[in-house]
Amino acid sequence: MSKKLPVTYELYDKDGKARTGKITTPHGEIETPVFMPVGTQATVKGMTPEELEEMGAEIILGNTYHLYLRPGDELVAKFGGLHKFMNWKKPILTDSGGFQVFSLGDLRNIKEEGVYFRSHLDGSKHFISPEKSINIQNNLGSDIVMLFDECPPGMSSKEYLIPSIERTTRWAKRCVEAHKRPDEQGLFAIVQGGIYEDLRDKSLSELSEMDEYFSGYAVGGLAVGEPREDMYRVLDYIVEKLPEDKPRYLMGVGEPLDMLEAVASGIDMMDCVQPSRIGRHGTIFTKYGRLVVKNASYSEDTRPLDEGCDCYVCRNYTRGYIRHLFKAQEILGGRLATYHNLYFLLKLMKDSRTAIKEKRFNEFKAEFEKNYAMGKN
Ligand SMILES: CNc1nc2c(CCNCc3ccccc3)c3nc(N)[nH]c(=O)c3cc2[nH]1
Ligand SMILES: [Zn+2]
Repeated sequence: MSKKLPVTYELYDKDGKARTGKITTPHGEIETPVFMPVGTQATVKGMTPEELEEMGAEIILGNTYHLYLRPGDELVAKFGGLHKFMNWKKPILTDSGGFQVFSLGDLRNIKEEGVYFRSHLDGSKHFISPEKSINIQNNLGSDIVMLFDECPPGMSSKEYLIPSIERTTRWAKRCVEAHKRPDEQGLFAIVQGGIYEDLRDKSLSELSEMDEYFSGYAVGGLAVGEPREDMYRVLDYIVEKLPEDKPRYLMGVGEPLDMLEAVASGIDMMDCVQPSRIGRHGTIFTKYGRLVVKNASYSEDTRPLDEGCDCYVCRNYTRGYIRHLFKAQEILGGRLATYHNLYFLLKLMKDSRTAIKEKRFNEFKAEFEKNYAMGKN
């Protein structure tokens, strides 16, 4: 009899491969498909938990690598875990830190036992292993814990990928062994394999040996420099092979068009730093494509950022005012842009759920792509 997992999935409707459903976690339920705002250092930059709830965010991401380095996972545990520390009462997913070590830290080297690296903060030497990553995530108390994996660069060769996949599978076994709170924190596997279907099969079949321990499956190793069409091809191949009764998470994808492709292939969860990162620099998602609000052409523009948006920002402020805030380097500028960008992606997922329920997702996706490509702002 397999143990009851702390994170479960219920399928609602299907429209082709696209699907809607509900994820149940110890900190509440999540309607899918869902976009997950990223909160790297125990905050979704510039947003309060109340604003995140108001805009419709259901789950946010935390980061093992960053929180281990600062303020320290043991310290966060002393505050009762990440939920209490940052006053976020809904679900939290934490990434395992491997990806951030490769992309942020000054990578020393990857060994069987784990990864030696230098902190991007002060250059101090550190070591993170599967056991260490799980231990940190147990201290943070997230609802969803990611396996410690290696995410190879997008165009890695098969010669590099095959041993990497096999090590990541050995690391997965060590993560399962090290997990101290399997009935409170759900473990998600991460499928690797680059842009090769046969290697995706290899990774999935090795991880499936441990299926009873996994509450969900992530597709890793994408959105790391490979051509867009390769990402779509691999997604369309592997997603439908993941268990139908568990959540499917595509890591690191948050461009509107890519999100709709992912939903079309059967993905339930996505995350991306982009909306807040580009928002803080004045790039705005709109129905008709991206808009750079600092451009002089918007100085007397009395329209909202996005005429098709009903968010708090678009109901109360104009392009001209937000442009002024950026030009004056006022903090409120980045905050309003971030709020709108996050809302835009959350609403895109909400509208996708409705379209799938009404069996018109393909038409919805085509309509969005047509408008987004117009670039008229
Ligand atoms: C942008 N493209 C991309 N991102 C990827 C990530 C990180 C996902 N974002 C997590 C995060 C959490 C908190 C704060 C910031 C980020 C991956 N993570 C893991 N563990 N494995 C991957 O293969 C992998 C592949 C990715 N591709
Ligand atoms: Zn808006």
